[in-house]
Amino acid sequence: MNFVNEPELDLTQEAVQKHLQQAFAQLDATDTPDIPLVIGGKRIYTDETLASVNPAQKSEVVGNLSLAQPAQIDDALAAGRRAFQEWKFISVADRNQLATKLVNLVREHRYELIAIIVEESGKNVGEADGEICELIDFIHAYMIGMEQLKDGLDYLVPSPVESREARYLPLGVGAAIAPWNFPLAILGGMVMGAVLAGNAMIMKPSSDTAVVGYRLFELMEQAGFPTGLINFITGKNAEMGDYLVKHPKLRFINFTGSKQVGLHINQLAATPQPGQIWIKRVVAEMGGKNAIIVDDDADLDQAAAGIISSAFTMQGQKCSANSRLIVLDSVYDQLLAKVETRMKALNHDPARANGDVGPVIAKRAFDKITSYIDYGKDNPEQNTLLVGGNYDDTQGWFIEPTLFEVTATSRIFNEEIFGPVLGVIKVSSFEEALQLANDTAYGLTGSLYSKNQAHIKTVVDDWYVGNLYINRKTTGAVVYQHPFGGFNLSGTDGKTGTTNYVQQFLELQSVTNHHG
Ligand SMILES: NC(=O)c1ccc[n+]([C@@H]2O[C@H](COP(=O)([O-])OP(=O)(O)OC[C@H]3O[C@@H](n4cnc5c(N)ncnc54)[C@H](O)[C@@H]3O)[C@@H](O)[C@H]2O)c1
Ligand SMILES: N[C@@H](CCC=O)C(=O)O
Repeated sequence: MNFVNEPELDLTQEAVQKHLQQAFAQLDATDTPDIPLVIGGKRIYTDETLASVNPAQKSEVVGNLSLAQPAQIDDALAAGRRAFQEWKFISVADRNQLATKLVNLVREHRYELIAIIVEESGKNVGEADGEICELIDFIHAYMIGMEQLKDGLDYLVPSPVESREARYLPLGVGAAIAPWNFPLAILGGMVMGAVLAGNAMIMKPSSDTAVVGYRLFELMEQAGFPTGLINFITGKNAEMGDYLVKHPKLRFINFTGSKQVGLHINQLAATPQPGQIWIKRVVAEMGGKNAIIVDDDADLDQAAAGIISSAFTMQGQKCSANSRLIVLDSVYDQLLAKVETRMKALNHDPARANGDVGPVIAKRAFDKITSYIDYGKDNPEQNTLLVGGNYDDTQGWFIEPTLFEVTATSRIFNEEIFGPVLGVIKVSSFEEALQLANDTAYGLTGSLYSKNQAHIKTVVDDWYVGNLYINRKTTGAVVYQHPFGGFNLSGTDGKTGTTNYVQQFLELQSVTNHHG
């Protein structure tokens, strides 16, 4: 199979706009759905529910989610185990055939999925469409990955007296615990990477975006993945999440989310529970505190455009977002003038009109992000407000794109805020810039704007991040172009969209048959 990136929609086309309008109108006309748990193919609606709301219009409920209890986690793992006993023997070709059906269903339901993503996550139409492409690309990449891995190792030394084989086996039943910010692509990629490798999965979306997660689950069912192979679960983190993570029958966890939750899960998973006969494998892709360095010979217009896109697209709610800007003093004023002009030009159209500035995901995020803005305003010795700083949660959770000039000790410069707040710092040498960029426990993305070949070589050699970019924004990795994943406390570097990614959900068995 050859890999080709899924093309994005041309949003300027009248026909595309019409399809989008129809999809939004249809969504508006639909009753608020009750979202069940799906365990072994059985739909379970719980009495107690949790509302998923539209962050741009917080009074609007997008769906009511069911809340799993421990007994239902037990059942989901048992259903997964049963399905796994058969699925592990299904050929890669047959698994990939179902994946192809899923890809076609995602294409068929593209506009509907975009509308739900926009409504539930607050991202704009272009970003939502990007998720459709990324999900399809992930699925194709993992299909290819399994084609490459299915015959095992091909470099064992042959022997006249033994036949030797080293082959990949799936692990068992895993859980995909996904973040809200790529509710289709990341959730779907996390589930499909493991399922195509031959595992069964508990599919746990974020409660903020479980309606689109459920729609994707329905498409997986429709594609024909066997009953019980993928079980759909929503619930409260503390009650249900910890129980799931600690469960002795859970073989592995595929987590994407914050550092705090990822480390908590890693810690819980590390202790074997009574009846557990394996070391739980944890794949954890976590947060970032990503820097852009602007050198003294950089193309400043190119840099300003890249900074705005990296820091403020999706309200800065990408793990890859630029939140630390490090600028050489000789171009500092000039660059800042360009950044400020572009920030002020960002339009606040409602999300449906594909505007630049939308809401942040939830009250929890609004409170956290605005607490950093307040901290910045209240601590002038470390922070000077340059642009923005206003916020309003009357209708939805809206925060103005905000720029602070900061010192290296400012919390704005050091902690993941995960919102539209950028800290900028002036430095007097390139060496100081790189030293500051590396001075973090994270290691996800980084970007240098420069024409200086020696400086470019230095960052390639010495900037310790999973995704290093030169003269390009820090966000928007594309499958098969920019394998994505972080170093240090940004994660276990399970580069998404690669064969390496799939391999994390496999173990290698050596089989030797001595016939001499
Ligand atoms: N590195 C990456 O590829 C990547 C991609 C997207 C997002 N992120 C990071 O994710 C974060 C934003 O997403 P978020 O707010 O959804 O993250 P989060 O950590 O709050 O939640 C992630 C998932 O973990 C679940 N969870 C929370 N507590 C749990 C527990 N005790 N047990 C089991 N599950 C639990 C949540 O319900 C959710 O499904 C940011 O830090 C961002 O940088 C990283
Ligand atoms: N892979 C995405 C980020 C995913 C996390 O939020 C990017 O490259 O911007």
